[in-house]
Amino acid sequence: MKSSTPVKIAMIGGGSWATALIKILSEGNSTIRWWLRSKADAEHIQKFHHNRSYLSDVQINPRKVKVCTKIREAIRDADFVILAVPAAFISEALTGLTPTHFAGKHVISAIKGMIPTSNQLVTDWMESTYNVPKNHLSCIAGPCHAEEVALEKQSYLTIASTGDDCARQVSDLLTCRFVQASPLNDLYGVEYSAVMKNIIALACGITHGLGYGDNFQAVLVSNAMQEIRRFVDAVYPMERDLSRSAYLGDLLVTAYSPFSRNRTFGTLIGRGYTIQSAQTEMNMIAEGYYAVRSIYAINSTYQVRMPIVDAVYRILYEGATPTAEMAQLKGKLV
Ligand SMILES: NC(=O)C1=CN([C@@H]2O[C@H](COP(=O)(O)OP(=O)(O)OC[C@H]3O[C@@H](n4cnc5c(N)ncnc54)[C@H](OP(=O)(O)O)[C@@H]3O)[C@@H](O)[C@H]2O)C=CC1
Ligand SMILES: O=C(CO)COP(=O)(O)O
Repeated sequence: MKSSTPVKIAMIGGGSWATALIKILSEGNSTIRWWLRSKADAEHIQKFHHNRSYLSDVQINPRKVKVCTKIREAIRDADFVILAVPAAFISEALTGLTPTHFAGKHVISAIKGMIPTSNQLVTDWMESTYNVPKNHLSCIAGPCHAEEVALEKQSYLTIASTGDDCARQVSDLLTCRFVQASPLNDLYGVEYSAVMKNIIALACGITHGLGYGDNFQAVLVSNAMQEIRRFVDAVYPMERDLSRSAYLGDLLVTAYSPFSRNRTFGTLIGRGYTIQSAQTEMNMIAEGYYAVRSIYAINSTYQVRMPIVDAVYRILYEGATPTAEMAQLKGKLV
């Protein structure tokens, strides 16, 4: 049974996913301090009760949600801190905070990216930088686009942690009329898989932009699943069922959905946009762009065979042409 005392939550981030999570949490018995870096966006939300920059149709309930631009103020009284800033910018967002500020709090990563300066998963980085203990860390995963949450389309989330208690509490917070959240005890496997699927979605976008069809993409995604399996099994071996929605489901939605930032970014690259022009064209962040560099670097230790990740890396960081890389990749898929 859910508690009648409101749970105090700090939401860190002002993008689409933070906005969608605010909508989900506002369905339940939570009070939320919402931190945004943009003062103008925060003021707009306070005045007009919607985020003008992302998912602007979502109504923000002012009785449950208070916005602020001071990070200390946002997390001060929170029981749960949800991180929803792209991984490349989370360190900047938390500037001024120390381990003391996180003492006793649960930290939930809603981020599907890697810390680029240390090639760490976000929960690993929170543990090593802010001393958040493992049993207070979890991540939000699963096939779930913010845009569909805004439309209240039935969605599913998986809350992964190393211990059952933490994941169960967070699942309760995020289950509502149109979202069902379930716990899972594979924090690192789920986090790595969520990062990898963004890179694969980039590859799908690139091939789509080049004119490859659905037949090719189906083979690409099937091979990608094997690539993800080899990598997570090498980096964090444990018994896991990769056909669950936290892994396969998230790969499928990101690889195929027109809402996907990563697929969209890849499509622009496949069509011949430069990286800079593709980034300018999109108002949103494709995590796979940053993550592929980290995964490529980590794999220099593990030496797992990952032809799709390697191809995306060479296109984005070594100036290889999409046409030549995908022509080579063709021969490596089965
Ligand atoms: N969108 C989705 O459906 C889902 C997203 N996620 C994950 O959520 C995380 C957040 O992504 P999402 O909400 O989609 O992001 P969006 O692409 O919607 O928005 C970008 C966010 O990044 C911020 N940002 C951009 N540049 C900088 C910068 N230089 N420094 C600091 N902040 C910056 C923006 O702030 P500003 O507006 O001030 O520029 C904005 O908050 C990602 O890890 C993503 O993988 C996970 C599941 C679903
Ligand atoms: O993780 C997501 C859906 O589950 C969002 O993926 P994109 O960032 O590619 O839109």
